[in-house]
Amino acid sequence: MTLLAIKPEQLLTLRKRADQHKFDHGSVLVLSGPATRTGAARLAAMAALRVGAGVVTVGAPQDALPECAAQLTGIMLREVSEALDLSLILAEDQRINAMCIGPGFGLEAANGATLRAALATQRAVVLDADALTLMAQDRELFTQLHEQCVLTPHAGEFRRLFPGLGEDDVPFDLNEKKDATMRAADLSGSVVLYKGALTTIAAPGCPVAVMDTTSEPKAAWLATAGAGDVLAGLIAGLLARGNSPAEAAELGALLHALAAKLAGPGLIAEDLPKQIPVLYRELGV
Ligand SMILES: NC(=O)C1=CN([C@@H]2O[C@H](COP(=O)(O)OP(=O)(O)OC[C@H]3O[C@@H](n4cnc5c(N)ncnc54)[C@H](OP(=O)(O)O)[C@@H]3O)[C@@H](O)[C@H]2O)[C@@H](O)CC1
Ligand SMILES: Nc1ncnc2c1ncn2[C@@H]1O[C@H](COP(=O)(O)OP(=O)(O)O)[C@@H](O)[C@H]1O
Repeated sequence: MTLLAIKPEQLLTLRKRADQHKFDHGSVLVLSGPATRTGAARLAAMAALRVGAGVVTVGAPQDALPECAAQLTGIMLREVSEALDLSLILAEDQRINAMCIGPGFGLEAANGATLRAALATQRAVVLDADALTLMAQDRELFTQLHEQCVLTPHAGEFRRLFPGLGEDDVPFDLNEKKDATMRAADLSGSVVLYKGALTTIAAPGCPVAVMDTTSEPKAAWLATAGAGDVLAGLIAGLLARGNSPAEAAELGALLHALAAKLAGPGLIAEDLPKQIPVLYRELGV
């Protein structure tokens, strides 16, 4: 088993040097769902910014723009109401080097088309929540996955997306979870991060890494709405900062768990991005 630990070279990639400007740290686009369902995307966007992406933009449908504008300050906002809007933004702004799609995104057919447009660019993208469910419903979309994608399913999403591989039988032990994650990575051609107290991460053809959060201090307070949206944003931010999909998934899972351990009991999702500066100070970033 590979137990994740922060490596000195990973610490170095988290630093910002005096000779760098914001675009040297990458640009993330997080897609939001409609009005009243923007919270998950905003959590992901905040996490991407806190982990150090230089620029973060939320792309939201027209009806959600006022709600997002009222809530966002350091994060920018663009209208993405349909696939064409996304294609135009990505064609016009080549600096966007990572996306996050799925948190609060919605399951409407038009969202499938937007997801297809994102995948067609071959740019790095974290696919979570509704993006995973959309792919489970439309297998043609699943075939568009590529090696720059990071899939972050919880157990329910994993079961939907990889029928027959997930936790159908109880107990489902760590070896079974590792094997399922490896097979899912091979099937999808993408990095798969299978969430849980024991999180397993695999890239196609590579050994599985395990993020074990069960040692003291435990991270069980991560079982709270929106914690996964924050993880997706952290990974998107790390992708934008130049990490490979596997590196971004491993480092994101580690920072997420360490931030939860620092916050301790009473943790809610909003607290996680705020813990990143505290964590960075402790780690000597
Ligand atoms: N702040 C916000 O705005 C937030 C918005 N959010 C947004 O809500 C949308 C729906 O996302 P979702 O994950 O809540 O629902 P869904 O896709 O139906 O899957 C849930 C079903 O799967 C199953 N299940 C099995 N194992 C499981 C496990 N370990 N963890 C969790 N579930 C597990 C279980 O079914 P069971 O196994 O009990 O039959 C369960 O009923 C999505 O857009 C998301 O981004 C949330 O992120 C919260 C914060
Ligand atoms: N008991 C637990 N111990 C440690 N981590 C947990 C526990 N339960 C959930 N998590 C973590 O919290 C996050 C929850 O993500 P997810 O289920 O997608 O929630 P949401 O969709 O509400 O954001 C994942 O990173 C998962 O690994």
